[in-house]
Parts: sequence; structure tokens; C-alpha cells
Amino acid sequence: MAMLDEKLQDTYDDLVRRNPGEDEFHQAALEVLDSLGPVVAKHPHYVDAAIIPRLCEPERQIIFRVPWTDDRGEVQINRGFRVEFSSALGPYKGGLRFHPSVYLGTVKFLGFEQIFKNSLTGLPIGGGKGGSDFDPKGRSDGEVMRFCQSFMTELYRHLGEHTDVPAGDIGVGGRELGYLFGQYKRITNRYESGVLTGKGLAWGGSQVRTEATGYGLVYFVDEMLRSTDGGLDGTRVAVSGSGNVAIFAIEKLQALGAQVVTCSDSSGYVLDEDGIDLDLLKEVKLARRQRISAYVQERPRATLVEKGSVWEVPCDIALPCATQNELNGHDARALVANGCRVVAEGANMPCTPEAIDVLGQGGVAYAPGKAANAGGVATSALEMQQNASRDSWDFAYTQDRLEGIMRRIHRRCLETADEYGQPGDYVAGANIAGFTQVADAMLAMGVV
Ligand SMILES: NC(=O)C1=CN([C@@H]2O[C@H](COP(=O)(O)OP(=O)(O)OC[C@H]3O[C@@H](n4cnc5c(N)ncnc54)[C@H](O)[C@@H]3O)[C@@H](O)[C@H]2O)C=CC1
Ligand SMILES: O=C(O)CCC(=O)C(=O)O
Repeated sequence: MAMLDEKLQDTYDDLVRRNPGEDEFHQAALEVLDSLGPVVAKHPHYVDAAIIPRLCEPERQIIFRVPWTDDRGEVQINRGFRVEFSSALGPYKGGLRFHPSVYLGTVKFLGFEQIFKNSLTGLPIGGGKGGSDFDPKGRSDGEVMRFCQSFMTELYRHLGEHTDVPAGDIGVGGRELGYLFGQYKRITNRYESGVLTGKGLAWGGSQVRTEATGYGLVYFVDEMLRSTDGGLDGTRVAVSGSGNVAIFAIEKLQALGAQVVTCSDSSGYVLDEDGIDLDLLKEVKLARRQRISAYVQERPRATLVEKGSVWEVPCDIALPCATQNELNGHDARALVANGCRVVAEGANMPCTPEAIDVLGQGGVAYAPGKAANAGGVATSALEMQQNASRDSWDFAYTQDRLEGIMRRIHRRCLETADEYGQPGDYVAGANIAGFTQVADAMLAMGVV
């Protein structure tokens, strides 16, 4: 990363001082500030109006107790969070993460990223994120339901289709969203479809939302390849993760002729030289909620590597789709040495700053998550549109809309990178394009 100019450095120092110990938030903020030097040089009025320090301070942060009773009758206590970062472009929008590692710094880094991602979609959504340190793994449906009901019993007062609209993220899928929506409806006595996205198709959900982040990622990668000389057909791809994003990225990759040879969870990675068997992966992960080792038991030619990094596997394209900081400098060096040409982030901030530098120096095209994984939240915004008009679109139409949005985000990144003298730099393009739209809206609205 380059040296920050003086004003941006002051903003960053202040952010670190005001948010001690929140390393991921510092990392996410530094990555954006690092891109903004040419923007503040060209538009000093952003500095005069303190747009950047204002964006670094969430509009509202909510932290609450979530008490619930487990199947043995014991009372459990978790902590709930919602960070409402920016409503300059629309209602706060962003997922909920249920994972034992969640703390305020996780939610803030995700919420901060979400501001620029949502802006890049070109749709009217602000940025926010939430979650809890609750671990759904190994919990019964009844326990998950009681936790979700308690979580919503506090959070509901901050939500609304015009105010704040959560969705899923790690550990929050259709089951959890159902319980959350049920409790919201019960407490408020309102069938307010637009208050959550990622809903089931029978009760206000949108076609393609389940697939959208993974499919959108693949459309973005397809554009990256087309803007050089190739396409996905015949490429060899390494994917990490085996959740919502990974599974539907694999599905679209296979449909477009790529050979996907890996997937992973926190217990290790699978190498399947015959290509990942998607039906089996869905059965193991979505239906049975098992560890990835169950895949290998039923697929004898595949191997499970428990100690090691999925990024050791030679590939043309690497798609980190699990979690933050899962691809470090060492992994990036292995990818470069093995001839990888493209890294695109399905997860949020999966590459460390060192990894991003190594990829850049190694000539690997690198797309940050705020651009490459924006298809999920974009389709959430399409779900909100359908809810607002009491309509329901078919799969093909919704998928076309998603594809168009991803191809436009790609173009916007490259055009903005060109405009600011950094051709081909997706990080600069995404950060600057995402930022300027929010900044202009904030300028128009005065000091609020
Ligand atoms: N669901 C969505 O629409 C969107 C999700 N994302 C991001 O994509 C990533 C994955 O989210 P989802 O697929 O929705 O979650 P999920 O809960 O469906 O799946 C997460 C997957 O990552 C794996 N994982 C978690 N920690 C890991 C670790 N330390 N090492 C290896 N594997 C690990 C889990 O085993 C699981 O397979 C997250 O970074 C999330 O923030 C980004 C945009 C939208
Ligand atoms: O669909 C949404 O609102 C949230 C998606 C999300 O959490 C993300 O983009 O990281």
C-alpha cells in the first residue's frame, strides 16, 4: 500500500484511536482510504465537508443481550450487534452473521465494506451489518428458533423496510431468516415483507437470491477474463468454503465449462480432480449440515487435506468464498508460483493486505469482494423492489437483472480506475466509484 496523504492519515489514526482492538475494521478502512488520495486531490470539497471522517463513524451502533433457553433447559446468553453505518443512499442494508468469532470489530468491518459495495450496485441501499457470537453449529432447530426469536425481540425496533433491512451471511440462511421474520411479524403485527431479504419463495422471497452471490461472482470473473482474452470454459478453478457463496459459485462455474477441483470448511479442504460433485456437496452441506469429510467418504477418489492451504492447489482462477483473511501472503506466493491468473473475492476481505500486494506484483488480476460479491446484496435490493410492488419475478428475468448489474459493476470499476490514472486496478476502481456516489449524496444532504 502507498503512503496516505496527511489528511487521510489523520483520519485513519483517529479511527484506530476511537475503535481500539478492532483490527479487521482498521484493515477494511485502510484499504479504502489508501485509494482515496487522487479523489481528495481532485475534489477538495469532500475534505472541507469532512465526508471521509463522517463515513468512518457509523450513524448508529446497537449492542444487546440475547438470552435464550437451550434444549436442556439452561439459560444461554449471547451478544447481538447491528451497526447502521450509512443511510446516504437508502435504508441500511447488509447481512447478519452468527458465528462464535463475531465481535464489534467484525460487524464494523463488514458494515463499512457494505457502504461501498451497495453503492456500486447502483441501487438505492445504504450500508449496515449485524450478527451475534451465537454458534448455530450443533444446535437443534428448536434452539436456533429460540435464539432467533430472542435476537429479533430486541432488534425489531430498529428495523423497517424504509429503515434497516437485514439478510443472511455466515451462519444465517433460510432457516434462520424464517424464524427472524416470523418473530418480527408476530411482535409488530405487520406483514412487512421488505424488512428482511433472503426470504423463502413462498413468503416474499426472490428467485435467484439464494444463488446470487455465487452466480454474480462468476459473472464478474467472466467479465475479467473477457476484458483480457479468454473465457471460463476449460479453466481450472480453486474455490474455498462450502456454504451459500461457494456452492452457487461452483454451480455457475460448472455451467460455464470450468473445472472446479476444491472446496473447504474450517476442518480442511477437499481436492477432487474429477471435479466437485455438486449434488453430493449440496446434500452434505445444505441438507445434512455435515462436515466436509462426509463428502470424501462418499467420493473415494477425492482427498481431504486437513492440514494445509487450499491455495497450494495449482489453478488458473482462485475464488476465496469462506471468510476474512483466509488467503495470506504465503498463499498468494503459492498461487503466483503455480500460474494463477485471477483471484476474485466471494467472501468479504478474504485476502490479507500482504496477499493483495503479492498478487499485484505477480501480475495476477485481483477483484475485491465489494465489487465481485455484490450480486447477493444487489438481488436483495431486487427482492425489496418486488416486495414494494407486491410482485414476483421469474427466475430467468431475475437472473438477467443480476447478470446485467454485475457486468455494469465491472465496467464501472474499470472506467473509474482509468479516470483516476490507475488502469486495470479493480481495488482503486471499486473504492473510488463506491465512495464518490455516497460522498455526493452526503454533500447534497448537508451536515447530518
Ligand atoms: N451470503 C451472501 O449473500 C454473501 C456472503 N458474503 C460473504 O461470503 C462468505 C461466506 O458466506 P456464506 O457462504 O454466506 O456463509 P455460509 O455460512 O453459508 O458458509 C460459510 C462457509 O465458509 C466456511 N468457513 C468459515 N470459516 C472458515 C474457515 N476459517 N476456514 C475454512 N472455511 C471456513 C464454512 O465452513 C462454510 O462452508 C463470508 O465472508 C460472507 O461475508 C458476501 C456477500 C454476500
Ligand atoms: O443481501 C444482503 O442484504 C446482504 C449481503 C451481505 O451481507 C453482503 O453483501 O456481504
